[in-house]
Amino acid sequence: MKIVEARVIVTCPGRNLVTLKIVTDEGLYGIGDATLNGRELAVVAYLEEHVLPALIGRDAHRIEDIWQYLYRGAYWRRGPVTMTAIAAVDVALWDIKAKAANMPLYQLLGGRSRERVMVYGHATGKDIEGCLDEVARHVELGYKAVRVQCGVPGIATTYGVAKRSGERYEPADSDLPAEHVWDTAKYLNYVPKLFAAVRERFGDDLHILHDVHHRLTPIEAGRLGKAVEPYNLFWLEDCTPAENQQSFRLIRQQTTTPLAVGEVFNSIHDCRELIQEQLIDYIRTTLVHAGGITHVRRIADFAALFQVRTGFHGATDLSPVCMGAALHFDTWVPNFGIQEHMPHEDRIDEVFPHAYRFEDGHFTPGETPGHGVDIDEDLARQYPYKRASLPVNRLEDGTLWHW
Ligand SMILES: O=C(O)[C@@H](O)[C@@H](O)[C@H](O)[C@H](O)CO
Ligand SMILES: [Mg+2]
Repeated sequence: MKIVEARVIVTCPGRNLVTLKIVTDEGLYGIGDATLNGRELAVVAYLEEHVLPALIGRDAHRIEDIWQYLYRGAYWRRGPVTMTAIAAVDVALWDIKAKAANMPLYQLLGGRSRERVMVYGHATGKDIEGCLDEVARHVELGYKAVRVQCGVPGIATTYGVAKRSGERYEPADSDLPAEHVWDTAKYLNYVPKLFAAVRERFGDDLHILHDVHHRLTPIEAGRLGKAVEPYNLFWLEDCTPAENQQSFRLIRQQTTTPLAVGEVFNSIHDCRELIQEQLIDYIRTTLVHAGGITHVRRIADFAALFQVRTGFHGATDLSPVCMGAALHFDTWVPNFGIQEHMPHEDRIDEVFPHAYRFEDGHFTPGETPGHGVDIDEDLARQYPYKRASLPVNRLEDGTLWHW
């Protein structure tokens, strides 16, 4: 089955999303997500100039060989742009293979390991009270796990908290990066009270998650982990930047709060020590940014040896194509932990018709052959690309900080 055409579709139905479509001589096609938030056109150029011309005429069934060709062949290994481009090709080819086999993708991966996939939703509020109302709304919607984030008194804007209550937050919210101000001391004094309030109102059964968004030093992360132990978090995410994997040793010595890391990783080498030394509990690296199913499967299998479970990134900048493929992966992977879920806007769901369904705090991927997500290209064309950037964070004295 030969690849006869491969093209990139950029659309902005509320936010930029990049999709790769690969067409074969048998009429089957597959699609992959190629969205790298805030850097979308870099991946488009990489695909169009360097990858797609080399795919034409290749056997669409040779997924592994094509992966190795793109990874080793580039000479310049790893990196988010390269690995997002490879992921788009890889997921599109798995989609084709599963369609050719007339099977939902999870069957091809090894079959079902669970009946349904638990997801966590996002509750955010300007303060603790506002956040509690949002947790209540999520519990009513059926969520069994909720990520809780609130604004901090004295800090004007906090990334990850919606501008208006009841709305979702948009990661890339302005043309050029918006500037936020950060104060670690205020955050560390306030945020443990949020978890105490959630436990008090919602009891022990609800899974509570929290994203620190890389803002703490390792010892501050240890302090926070220790402080929140009584509230039994499902996980504390990205508590410090993870380029230096060894820094997690220090955090681990201080706390038993489970740790999740990895949404910015793109390779198994980014998390090898974290996993091998059991410095984390959940690995968040997902299909679109880490070389697709072929590579993330290696990460998950490696993680399984050390009792590290998956907890894939699933913000709105990961398109429904990534979500669909991830849900098949989650249905199969033996060491599944949880899946992030931020609902897309209706306009996005219309551009990407999909088979996956939410019910009672869980998703099922559907039984459609392939990954079950398609793209309406005519509709996609109605929403042209619009530059959008992620914010930056500064300390009160102006020092550029992690966000
Ligand atoms: O855990 C998460 O979902 C966040 O960290 C995301 O909002 C992340 O910042 C964005 O996806 C970045 O594009
Ligand atoms: Mg995060």
